[in-house]
Amino acid sequence: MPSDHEQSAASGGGDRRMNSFISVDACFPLTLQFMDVSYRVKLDPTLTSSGKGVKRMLNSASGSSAVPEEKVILNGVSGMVSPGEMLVVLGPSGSGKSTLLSILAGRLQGKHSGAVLANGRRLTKPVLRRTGFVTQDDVLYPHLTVRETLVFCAMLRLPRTVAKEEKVAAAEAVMSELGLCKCADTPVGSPFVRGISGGERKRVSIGHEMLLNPSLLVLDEPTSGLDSTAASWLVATLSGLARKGRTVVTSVHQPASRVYQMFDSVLLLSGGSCLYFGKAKDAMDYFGSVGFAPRFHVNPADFMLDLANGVTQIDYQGDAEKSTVKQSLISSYNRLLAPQVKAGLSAAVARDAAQTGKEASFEREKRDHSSISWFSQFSILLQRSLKERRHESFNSLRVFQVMAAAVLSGSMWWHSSIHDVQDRLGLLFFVAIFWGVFASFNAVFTFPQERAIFVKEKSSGMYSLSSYFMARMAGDLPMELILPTVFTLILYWMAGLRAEPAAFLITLAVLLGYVLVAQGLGLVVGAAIMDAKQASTVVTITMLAFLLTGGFYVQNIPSFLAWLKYVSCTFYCYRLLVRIQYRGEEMEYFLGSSHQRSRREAEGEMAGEVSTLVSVGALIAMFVGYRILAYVALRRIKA
Ligand SMILES: Nc1ncnc2c1ncn2[C@@H]1O[C@H](COP(=O)(O)OP(=O)(O)OP(=O)(O)O)[C@@H](O)[C@H]1O
Repeated sequence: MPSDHEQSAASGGGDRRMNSFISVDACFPLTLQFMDVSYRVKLDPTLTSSGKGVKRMLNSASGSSAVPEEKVILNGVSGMVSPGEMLVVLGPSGSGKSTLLSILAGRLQGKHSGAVLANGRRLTKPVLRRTGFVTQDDVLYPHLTVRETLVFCAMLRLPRTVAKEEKVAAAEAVMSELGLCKCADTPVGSPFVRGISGGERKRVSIGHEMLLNPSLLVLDEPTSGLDSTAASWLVATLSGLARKGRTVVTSVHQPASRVYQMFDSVLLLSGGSCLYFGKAKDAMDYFGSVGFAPRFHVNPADFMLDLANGVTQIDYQGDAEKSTVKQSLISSYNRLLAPQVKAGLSAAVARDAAQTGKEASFEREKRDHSSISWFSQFSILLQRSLKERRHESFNSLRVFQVMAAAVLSGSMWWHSSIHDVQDRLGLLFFVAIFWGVFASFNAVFTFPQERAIFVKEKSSGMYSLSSYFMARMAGDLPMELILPTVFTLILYWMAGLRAEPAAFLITLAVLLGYVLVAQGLGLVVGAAIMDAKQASTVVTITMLAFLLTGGFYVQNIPSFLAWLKYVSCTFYCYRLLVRIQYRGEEMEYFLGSSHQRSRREAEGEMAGEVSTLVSVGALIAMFVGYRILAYVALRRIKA
């Protein structure tokens, strides 16, 4: 056990702070009952590799309707876990552990059959709010420190009735409780970002849920990737949480003997069917009683996993033999244990349903638990977003990229003459290309990168979509506005563009508006596709189409493609930039400039197609429209 945890336990400091938090927000006892839980998924026949699937694929190609195959992932699983107890779900890979845990945590409501009850009643919103679910993958912001992660979480998750100082104290208490003080100011990290260790990261994920002061804590493989010492310390921590009155359900891939001893009850799964549910200490006796006693002393968990795989001996066993073992264990369970389990469950459900006190405590909680205001959510999310992206927004490579482009183009067009119309138009179009691609390409990653965190936080009701969306928009503004401003400051004067402060400021305003529109395009494509790679391809092709129809390369676009320019933000931006440079007497240079164009064509190009007002209006409409579309696209994302 890490020393800071020992120290905090010895001094009682962590507990004291934790107690003050708990006194603010007490943990209600919750008995979790689940009866005959089954879960099936329909398989897409075109994706199955079996001969039947291929045949169906061919059928569907030839127009005949394909009946989707069904896969049984859980088959009539029942059990119960009470406050103060820790239930472990064991089973080989693919046996349905994660699916069962998601169902128990209320994440697959309406998609399974059977009943999942809390204190004899169906899972209600207040109960779900008091359910912490730690998923297999740690879904955390890699660049935030441990302290920042937990403090922001406390700010967002704890009700508005809790003062800010108490929220910070709650985060500190959770860190102390979970032995995270020594790495409090280290970034959380990820496989690509250096940070805290895997075990510490797992504890941060648990801390994230602990801040809710959950009555029910569900954890999917919290020890995966940890060494045996770290794993046993983590399970000891969970056991400590259970002893304080919480109900803990966890899956563990392969617990060591000493870890197994810490569990109160076990549920063993094999291919979605239950092989054992009962006290952990009675499991070996049960398997012995149905003819599967180990021949020598073994870790009970290893022995049970072998049985769940149909393996009973060291020598090779064929698939048929394994299947016979599994079938025998399933029928023994259905014959001997299932009736007892169900009888116990029915009695407990009837008893709990008759008591109104427990339910009332959650209902009272519903009234007490008012989420923080929209504006508080927005401002906390904004602060978090700025902190998470501080490394990215002004990273040296990005700043260098922009400065280098400004200096290089400034040198290329050094003090360009207003008379060299083609040169100057080239420069203005280059500016539009550079910022169109740069802004849309950067924005395309925004939502796909955050998908996992967003889905997790949204499904746990931490904040509203609109506050997240607005905070994300506002968080990007500094980078979106400062870099183009610096770029324009360098390039405008180096290239000798119209030397009037008003012209400079209007050019800057047009460029900033255009950057925000291009950013909106990236956001909407990213939010609609939610896959960074595919979305970046789509946005590149879209920008390419916009650039080609932007009005610089081709003046006379074939009529069937002409409409494209009216949806191209580059078209309007370029038009406005040209208009700023060529007006008044300079207009004559523009109109008389081209050898290829007649004066009439040039006039049409300058003024006839769209007026300044229309261009500005179109950019504003796109600015708003793209953001509305991105918001709508995010709304449809489900957990
Ligand atoms: N939507 C789905 N479509 C098809 N199969 C699915 C779907 N969801 C889960 N499965 C399958 O259901 C089975 C159980 O999955 P689950 O993730 O619950 O297993 P697990 O015991 O947690 O495995 P592991 O220990 O490897 O995480 C697996 O074979 C998985 O491939």
